[in-house]
Amino acid sequence: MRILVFGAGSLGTLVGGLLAPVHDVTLVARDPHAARVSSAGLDIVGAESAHVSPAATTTETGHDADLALVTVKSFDTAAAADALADCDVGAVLSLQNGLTEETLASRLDAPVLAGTATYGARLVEPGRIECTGVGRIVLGALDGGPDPLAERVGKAFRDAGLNALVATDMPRRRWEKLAVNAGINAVTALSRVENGALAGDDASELAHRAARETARVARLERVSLPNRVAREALDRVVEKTAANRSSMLQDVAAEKRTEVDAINGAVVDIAAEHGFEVPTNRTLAALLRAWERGAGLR
Ligand SMILES: NC(=O)c1ccc[n+]([C@@H]2O[C@H](COP(=O)([O-])OP(=O)(O)OC[C@H]3O[C@@H](n4cnc5c(N)ncnc54)[C@H](O)[C@@H]3O)[C@@H](O)[C@H]2O)c1
Ligand SMILES: CC(C)(CO)[C@@H](O)C(=O)[O-]
Repeated sequence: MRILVFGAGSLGTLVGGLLAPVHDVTLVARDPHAARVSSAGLDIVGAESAHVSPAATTTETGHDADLALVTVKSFDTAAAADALADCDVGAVLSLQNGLTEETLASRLDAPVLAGTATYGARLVEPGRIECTGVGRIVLGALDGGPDPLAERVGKAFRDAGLNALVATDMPRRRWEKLAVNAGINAVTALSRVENGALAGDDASELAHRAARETARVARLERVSLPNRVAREALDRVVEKTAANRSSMLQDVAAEKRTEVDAINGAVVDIAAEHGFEVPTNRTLAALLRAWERGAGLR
């Protein structure tokens, strides 16, 4: 399969690198990373290890591919979609956090698949990617149901040894993940604590409230996600990732823009379309955006 990875930073470089031995992979990245991969190949270290040689370029438009993986941060999704609109791609799959698929689908003719990724990746230096945890990629039709295209992509991933599952209930999975991220990411980023600190105190109640509000908005969107299921999903992730610093806490610590708009901000926006108020998500989003503005990031 010809696979274009649009936005090869941490996650995109890892997934593209793991696919490269079996597929024709092109990383769309920024220099010096793109130049280093082009000239000397890519070292994958950590929980996976390999030396691979995908193509790498800073050119964003004019590519032909069977599949485009979108792995830019959520706030770069619209720009990525505009560049992909000038490529000839058979399908698009987002592996991003937050609700980004709608942005892609509204700007692209190619079919857009939904995906989630729990692999951990860290760009150590140009041309060197660390796999910090072997997770799983789950993908499927954006609106749910069986999808032959998703099956082909899932098989292509598994052929390269990736842990990939094709699911027919992506709407529920996306909203459950959104509920987990709305609770854990925002609260840990604002209080500067590891995920495990959310077990059983005031902060955990705040995270639960954000997750329950998200589940309520999911139901307004006709996605079946009971409050209890969202809260239990959040508790499970807190327990399993107790020692982790969430991606949003890492962004705040590094003074980088966060993905709040596609997480808590998306919950607020979609709730408003239904005339519904989500005060906890609204407060969390306002605080994070205020921090970003203060840090000159938006
Ligand atoms: N890193 C992880 O372990 C991980 C795990 C699961 C999900 N995610 C999600 O995956 C997404 C990407 O995360 P990440 O950690 O890889 O972020 P990242 O910042 O490391 O990578 C994004 C890359 O996209 C590049 N980019 C943006 N616009 C571009 C353009 N027009 N042309 C070329 N390159 C462009 C940036 O330069 C950057 O290198 C996020 O939504 C994140 O939440 C990450
Ligand atoms: C699951 C998660 C909250 C674990 O830290 C992760 O999605 C993150 O950090 O964004």
